[in-house]
Amino acid sequence: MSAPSPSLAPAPHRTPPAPPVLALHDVRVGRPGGDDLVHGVSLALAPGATLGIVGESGSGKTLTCRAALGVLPPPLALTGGRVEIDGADTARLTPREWTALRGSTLGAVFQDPASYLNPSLTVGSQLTEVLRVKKGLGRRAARERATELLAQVHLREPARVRSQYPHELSGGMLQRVLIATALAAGPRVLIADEATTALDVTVQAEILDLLADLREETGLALLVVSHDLAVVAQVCAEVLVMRDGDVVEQGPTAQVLHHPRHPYTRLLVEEHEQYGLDKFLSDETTREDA
Ligand SMILES: Nc1ncnc2c1ncn2[C@@H]1O[C@H](COP(=O)(O)OP(=O)(O)OP(=O)(O)O)[C@@H](O)[C@H]1O
Repeated sequence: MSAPSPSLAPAPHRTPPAPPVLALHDVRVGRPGGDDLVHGVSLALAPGATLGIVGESGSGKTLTCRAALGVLPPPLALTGGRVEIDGADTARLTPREWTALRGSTLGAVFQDPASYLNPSLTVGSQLTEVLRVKKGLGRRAARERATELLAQVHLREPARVRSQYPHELSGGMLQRVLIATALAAGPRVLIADEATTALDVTVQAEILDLLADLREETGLALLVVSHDLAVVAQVCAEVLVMRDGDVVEQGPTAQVLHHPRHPYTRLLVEEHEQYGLDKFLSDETTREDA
């Protein structure tokens, strides 16, 4: 048999896709021995990727995030599938290794930022403490870094904000402080679970813009969870729709919005159509429609 003749055409130049930082493979969550509440979620987030999880209350969005973060509330546990960070199965890590890896890879922000801050300490002292513990910075370096982080989340007069108490800040400002705190350890994935739900519409849009900016500036991957399809559509190139613990649809956001296949997704889209969902699609999400 003769050897195949070598092709004269130059090999196509393709950049291989970046491997995912965070991947969930058929993740199931439940009470061991009981019925599952999340029935198999698979997703992957490469650096700079944006993925949204949308679904009504109780559909399993938060449990999916908690499974990714390794912080399921007992007695709930991973009953199947696996969570991988940089390709490594987190189930094989000791709790200590998992905590260290999570701290340097995953950051998270949730609804109701005020409840995550101590009302009797200034914002700066809380952020500085995180930097001292997680990054091992000295007092002065931590203070400087805290100011930088507050500026990075677009807070005006960051040095002044540092010396303020939580009750002196608005909801939007507090959420920016929480995002700065989540960024303190230098994560590569930020999980935002209903992080803008309690904010009014204008502030919500500003926080979503901030997340998009951070992604662009730092290559942070975003996992944005919301019951509101418009929130996810504004930031995420890909979307996963959940209902009753099942993933009913998953794909590029523009495709899911314009050609929903599952009746439940169609319902979500119709609920928003009167507001013109298209206006929420950023360049990033529209590009996926091509
Ligand atoms: N600690 C828990 N113990 C038992 N069941 C739970 C627990 N947390 C959540 N569940 C149940 O798991 C299901 C999924 O809840 P989950 O919080 O993930 O939903 P969600 O989509 O995030 O909703 P929401 O937007 O209201 O938070 C629900 O039926 C909920 O009642």
